[in-house]
Amino acid sequence: METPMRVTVTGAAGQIAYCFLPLLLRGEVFGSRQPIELVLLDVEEALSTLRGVMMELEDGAYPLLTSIHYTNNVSEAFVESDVAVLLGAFPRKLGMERRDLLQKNAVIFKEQGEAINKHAKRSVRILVIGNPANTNAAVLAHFASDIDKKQITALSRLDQNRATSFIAKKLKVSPEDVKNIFVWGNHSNTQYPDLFNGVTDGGPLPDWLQDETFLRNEFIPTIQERGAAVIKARKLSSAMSAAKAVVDHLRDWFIGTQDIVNMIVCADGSYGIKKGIFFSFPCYCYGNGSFEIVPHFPWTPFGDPYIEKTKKELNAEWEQAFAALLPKSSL
Ligand SMILES: NC(=O)c1ccc[n+]([C@@H]2O[C@H](COP(=O)([O-])OP(=O)(O)OC[C@H]3O[C@@H](n4cnc5c(N)ncnc54)[C@H](O)[C@@H]3O)[C@@H](O)[C@H]2O)c1
Ligand SMILES: O=C(O)CC[C@H](O)C(=O)O
Repeated sequence: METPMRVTVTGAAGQIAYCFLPLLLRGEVFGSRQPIELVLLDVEEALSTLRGVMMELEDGAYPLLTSIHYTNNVSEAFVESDVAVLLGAFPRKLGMERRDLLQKNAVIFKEQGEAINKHAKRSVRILVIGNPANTNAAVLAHFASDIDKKQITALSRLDQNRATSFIAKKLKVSPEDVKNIFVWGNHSNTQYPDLFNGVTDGGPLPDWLQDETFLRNEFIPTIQERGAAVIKARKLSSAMSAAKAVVDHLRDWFIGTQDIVNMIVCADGSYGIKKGIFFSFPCYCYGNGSFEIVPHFPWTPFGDPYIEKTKKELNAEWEQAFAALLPKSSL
């Protein structure tokens, strides 16, 4: 057996955590030989639920679980973390403006960024899931200033999985036979699901899938609005599919993959996206928590207005989130 890996999960009393933790402890992320020291963080009001989650994890008798600790203390939660899975976020409440949501969460991710900076291992790898995920990751990256930005990612794999599955269903093939469908930009309804680089059976997708009416009226809005459609149907936001996407993201980032996968990462200036903005890009994952933005997928003129819109939204989110945190002169 390997040395245990210390994994901190925030929002651990919530519904994604409830789906994700059993998958993690079954070895689906880091493999069946990787023991795990689990640290669960949630807010004070959720501590009783968290204790229940801990009891259930103990009762699962998972051989990979070497220890488990739960807390509502942010500093304590990140001590010596190897991996931080950040699910906890302030939910949007009735009557709340998006700006309020951004600013509430900015405060949470500032605090967590500072705690990670102070207490986590220097090699820590961080995955932000809590919404608004891109901007939360940007805030965290700013305040975890000693941690390399390439160690911080956010989740857009759910969007890629949704888009891939949608096309596979149209083609009546397995999702594993459809590659290179990407979702660019924000994890919001301005995201740009793009199938122009898609392949199946080693060749391009059939022309009928590239028909503009189909793209504008069916493919793009279905993927952009899928999260809202799940909420409408379930009266709760997606959790099972989100947990599966968290597993896919972390496994590919740590173990590596031949596929090109979507991750929200800090823009390095490529594709004309402003440095520092967290944007969903297609990435190569080489294993051990290393990745590279794939540089060579041209956007078609069809995609340009979509990219502009999601870029604009992310720039505005960045300004709104940081307005509450930084002096005006540094924005
Ligand atoms: N990026 C994606 O693809 C994606 C997909 C689905 C859901 N999400 C987001 O993931 C987040 C979690 O979803 P969920 O369904 O598990 O939500 P949930 O409401 O069931 O659980 C969230 C948990 O976070 C906790 N929390 C709130 N503030 C916290 C803080 N400051 N520190 C620690 N914990 C805190 C809450 O108490 C709650 O237990 C939400 O923000 C949701 O919108 C993102
Ligand atoms: O709040 C939403 O509209 C989306 C929730 C979640 O991020 C998802 O993609 O399922």
